[in-house]
This record gives sequence, C-alpha cells and structure tokens, in this order.
Amino acid sequence: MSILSKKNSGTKTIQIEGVHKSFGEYKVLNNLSLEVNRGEIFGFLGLNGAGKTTTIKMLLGMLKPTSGKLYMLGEKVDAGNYKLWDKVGYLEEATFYPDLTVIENLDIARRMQGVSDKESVNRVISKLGLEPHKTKKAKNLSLGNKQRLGIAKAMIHNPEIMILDEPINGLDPAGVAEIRNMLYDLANNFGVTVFISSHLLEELSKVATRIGIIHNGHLIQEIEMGKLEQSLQKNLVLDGRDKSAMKRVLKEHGYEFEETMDDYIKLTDGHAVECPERLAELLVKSNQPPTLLRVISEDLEGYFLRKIGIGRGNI
Ligand SMILES: Nc1ncnc2c1ncn2[C@@H]1O[C@H](COP(=O)(O)OP(=O)(O)OP(=O)(O)O)[C@@H](O)[C@H]1O
Repeated sequence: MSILSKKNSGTKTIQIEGVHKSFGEYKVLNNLSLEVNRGEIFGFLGLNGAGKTTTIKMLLGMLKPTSGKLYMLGEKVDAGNYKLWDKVGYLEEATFYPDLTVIENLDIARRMQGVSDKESVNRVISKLGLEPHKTKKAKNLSLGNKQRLGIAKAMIHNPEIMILDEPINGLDPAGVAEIRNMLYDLANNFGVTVFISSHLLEELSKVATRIGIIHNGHLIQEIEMGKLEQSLQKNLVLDGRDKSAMKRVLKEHGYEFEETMDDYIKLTDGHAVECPERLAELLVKSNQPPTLLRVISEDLEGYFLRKIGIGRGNI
C-alpha cells in the first residue's frame, strides 16, 4: 500500500468520508460520513434496507463505493484487497459446518485465517464461555451459543476491529448481557474497535457506547449512550371524566395537546411536563380533576422512529 493512501488517523480506526453508493439507478448511500475511535463499540442503526450491510461490505473491501473514501486503521480500503482482513473480524451471520463440533469449526476458522498457534482455539472457547459445549456439533447448539460460535470465529485471529452485522438478533436478555460483557472486555481491555449493526435501538443500546442512525443513505444522528436517556421525549398523559371540558380548559390556558390512540390527552409541551403539579392545580380549580396525570418517557424505538421522521402510527 502506498504511503500516499495512508491516513493519519490518530485514534480513529474507522473513517468513512462522503461515500456514495448506487446500484444502477438506485441510490443506497448518499454522502455517508462517520468516524469510529479505537476501543469504541459503535452501534450502526437503521431500518431494514437502510444501507448498513452495503456500508459494511465497503469497509471490508467487498464492494467499491461509487464515490468517496473509506479508511480502516489508517489505510485506505481498496475493493478486492483482503490484506486488511488480517486485522479485522467479521460476523455476517452465524455460519458454520453443522455436523462439525465447536472445536472443529474453530480450528477450520483458525487455519483459514492463517493463525499457526493451535491454542488460539482454546483461548477463544474460554473467552466466549463455550467450554461446556466445545464437543457439541454446531447444529445442536442453542441460538445464543451459535451466535457465540460466530463471534468466536470472527475473533480467532485477535483482530483490532470487529464488524458484527446484526449479531444480537434473537438472543435472550442473558445472552445479550454476556455478549455485551465480552465486547466491553475486548474494547476496554484490548482496545478492540467494535462496529455493530442492527435495526433495533433497544438491543443496540445494551451494548454500544455510541450510536449512529443511518437513514435515506446518510448519518442523521449520532448519540453517546450516556446521553440517550435525557434525549428521550417526555410526554404528560391526562385522563378525566369529561374530556371535552378538560380540553376546553387546556385550550383556554394555551396548552397544546393531542389525543392518543387509546383516547388519552397527551401534552408534549416542555413546561407542562416539567411542572405537572401546576396543570393538576388548574384542572382541579376548573372542576375537572384528572383521573390520570402521568409523565411518560418515550421508549427507545419511539425515539428512533421520531429521529427518522416516522411516527408509530405511520408504520
Ligand atoms: N447488489 C445489489 N444490487 C441492487 N440493490 C442492492 C444490492 N445490494 C443491496 N441492494 C439494495 O440496497 C438497499 C440497502 O441494502 P442493505 O443490505 O445495505 O441494507 P441493510 O441496512 O443492511 O438492511 P437489512 O437490515 O435488511 O440487512 C436495499 O434496498 C437493497 O435491496
């Protein structure tokens, strides 16, 4: 690789710069740019068909961007140059030889990656908690253990970057927690950069340290996981015996509201949400005491749908 194609990346291990990708007339990515730092667990969130796998395939050199540049570990990615794979682990879906055992599957992965140290198989088995299952045929593993085997294959060669395309689909909460602990360990103690895609914010939020939302082919929002909670929209939900009268009172006092699908009155107004007691006082004084008055935080999927401009009622 020429010195000119090297990017002075500092701690940035993944860099995507103004990437466009079209298949014929069909535009999948439209000026996508993002950066991921060493040791980060970056969640790449988007609806089905948003372009996540296309992006991942370009990062791996399996697809060529129509325009724009991608860098991994400071090196420009060139389609068809698989040298990069020495330092990158990739899990597309948990693929394995069903009639071979966990050990046999991992030994094949080891040889395919050109890792000469046979102990690497045992190391990865113990790291992923596959010890009790190592002599089982892959086809007889539980879904969670199949996913673990997939991740074990992706990390047999101690990669510096792990790219996991939808790795937590179908895992139960305990399985998600185990994968999270393992990814945290890799990221925090070994500086591995993890790039995980999913269409479920709820799942990604349990493992990622930062999330980027891709929609209509570009990154529309990046958010640190620690700040997600405070970004969730809060609503005040009201119910009462005479809702028409209640709405009149609200209107007269300048409150904006809407009706929910289940026939409650919802106020998104920040002032109402922050001071629910003031609203309660007003309604009581107006002879419309609420039978329900509750501040409700939107859930993570609601947040995601709001960010991409799709209300729950529209899907
Ligand atoms: N080789 C191709 N030729 C034509 N269209 C393609 C090709 N590969 C992907 N697409 C289209 O590009 C869009 C993005 O696909 P991609 O697989 O990147 O989405 P995704 O975000 O990974 O979604 P999913 O979660 O469903 O895998 C889809 O509409 C898909 O049909």
